[in-house]
Amino acid sequence: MPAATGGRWGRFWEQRAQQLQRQVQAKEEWIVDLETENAVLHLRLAQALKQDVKALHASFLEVFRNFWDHLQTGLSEVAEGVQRAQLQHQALLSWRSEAGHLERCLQEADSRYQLEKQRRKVLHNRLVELKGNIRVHCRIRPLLPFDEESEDPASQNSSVPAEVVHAVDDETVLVKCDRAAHPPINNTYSFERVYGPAESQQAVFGDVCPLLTSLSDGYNVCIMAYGQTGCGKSYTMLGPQSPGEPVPPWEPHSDLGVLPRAAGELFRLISENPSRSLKVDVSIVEVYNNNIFDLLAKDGRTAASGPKREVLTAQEAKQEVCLLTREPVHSAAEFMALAAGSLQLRAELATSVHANSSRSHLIITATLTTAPARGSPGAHHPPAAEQQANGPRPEGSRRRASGGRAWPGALGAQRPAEQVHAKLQLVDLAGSECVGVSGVTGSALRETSFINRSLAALEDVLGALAERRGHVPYRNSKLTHFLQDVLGGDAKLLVILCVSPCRKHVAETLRCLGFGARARQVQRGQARGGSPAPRKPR
Ligand SMILES: Nc1ncnc2c1ncn2[C@@H]1O[C@H](COP(=O)(O)OP(=O)(O)OP(=O)(O)O)[C@@H](O)[C@H]1O
Repeated sequence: MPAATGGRWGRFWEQRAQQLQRQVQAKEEWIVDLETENAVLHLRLAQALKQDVKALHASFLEVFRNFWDHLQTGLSEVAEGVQRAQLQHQALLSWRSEAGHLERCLQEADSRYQLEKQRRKVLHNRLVELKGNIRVHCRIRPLLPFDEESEDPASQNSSVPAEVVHAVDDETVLVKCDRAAHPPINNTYSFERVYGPAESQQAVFGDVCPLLTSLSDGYNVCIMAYGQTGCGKSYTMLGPQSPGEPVPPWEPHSDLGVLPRAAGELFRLISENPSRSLKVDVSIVEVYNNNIFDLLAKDGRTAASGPKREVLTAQEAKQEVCLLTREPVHSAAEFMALAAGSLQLRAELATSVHANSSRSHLIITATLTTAPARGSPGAHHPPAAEQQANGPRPEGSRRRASGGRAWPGALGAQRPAEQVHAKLQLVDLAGSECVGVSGVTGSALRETSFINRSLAALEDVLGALAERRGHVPYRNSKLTHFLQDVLGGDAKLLVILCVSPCRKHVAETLRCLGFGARARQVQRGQARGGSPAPRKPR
């Protein structure tokens, strides 16, 4: 409103309006400033945000790139791995098929090898038979607790192997041993068959059994266990025997020795051929201190020994122990009962090598005869008085518990002469013994001396036979004299060498293997048997 018209109030309101206008103007200017400032701030904020996003984006890109690179590397590694695995799988498949092929080739080669070996064995056996060679098998017994107990402290060094005798294969034995102050031993020996420590009684008998078949064809057969004391001869021939056990355990079990198995086989063979009506008589003797004792004639109720027997010269310079008790048996069980009774009477002694050392050579003979001709003359058996005149056996050994059976009708009985078809002899020799090791004294030392001398005589006989000397010293010992028919005659003879694997016994083992090697050189001409011509009564 114009001031002229308003007076004082007009001027007031005019001034007031101007004042307010100025204020409004100032506020508007502030607003403009603030808007400008805000715009600047917006701009700055936008710039700052833009920079952050850029940095974020850049770092994200960086991380992503790294991840991508790793992913690519990983993927290519996986691809390579898969490729390698595929190649390996293919190689594996081809190796597998190659291995299968080689396995089949090996099986074929092995069966060809076994076949050739079998053929070779048959041919070798034929050759052995033609030449009359002695068959020699070797059995290495396992290391047993008493070997360690008796091991001398000097050699108880754990770095020195305790076993020094090894079966390289089923025909070769290796003795390998280093001894202080002695040249090292590295000897191999070949035999018809070698059994390692893990081989069973069944395996041993598996090779004996074919020989027994020859009995049906009229061949005489002898199986003899040879070796040092405690090396497993009685185990092999008779089976395991517990000390103090009154009767050896003949009941069927996997550890049965050659004797019970052979008895079973003998009667099986006889039953297979009933038309021949073969009968079996058994005699059992021990050669103790160079005397022959008839174990079937012994009075079981006393500790006295059985009657002594002599080896007599019969016609054709054949040697035969006459006057032996021959007990007829009709089954393997009867045979074993007879053997069990006699075995209780065999001399034995505890030595520091072996708790049940046999002190005598045991010879069990089963004679197969055909039915006696009617009206044939009786065979001579010793009268009881003659047996008693021989007197008791020398002192020295502890006898196994008495209780052996007296066999009714065994002595002095008149038996009709029969025709001998074949003879089976099972010989469990006493063990050679190194006196220093076995620690025996007194009468036991005398026994040892007799045992060692008789085994030396056996070695001399085989040496003479191998060299075909004119004179064979059978008579140097009752053992060789008794076995003359078997050693130099027409029997099929199998010697089973029994050896300990221990380094402590290596000297005896070498002696035993040397004996076997010499025995193999003996050629006695073809064994007789299977002949339609009847044999002369023995
Ligand atoms: N192959 C084997 N497996 C297990 N034990 C065995 C074996 N050979 C022998 N033995 C054990 O070794 C010990 C001695 O064996 P064994 O009685 O047969 O000897 P030995 O040669 O007959 O001795 P000795 O000539 O002194 O009578 C026995 O306890 C026997 O059971």
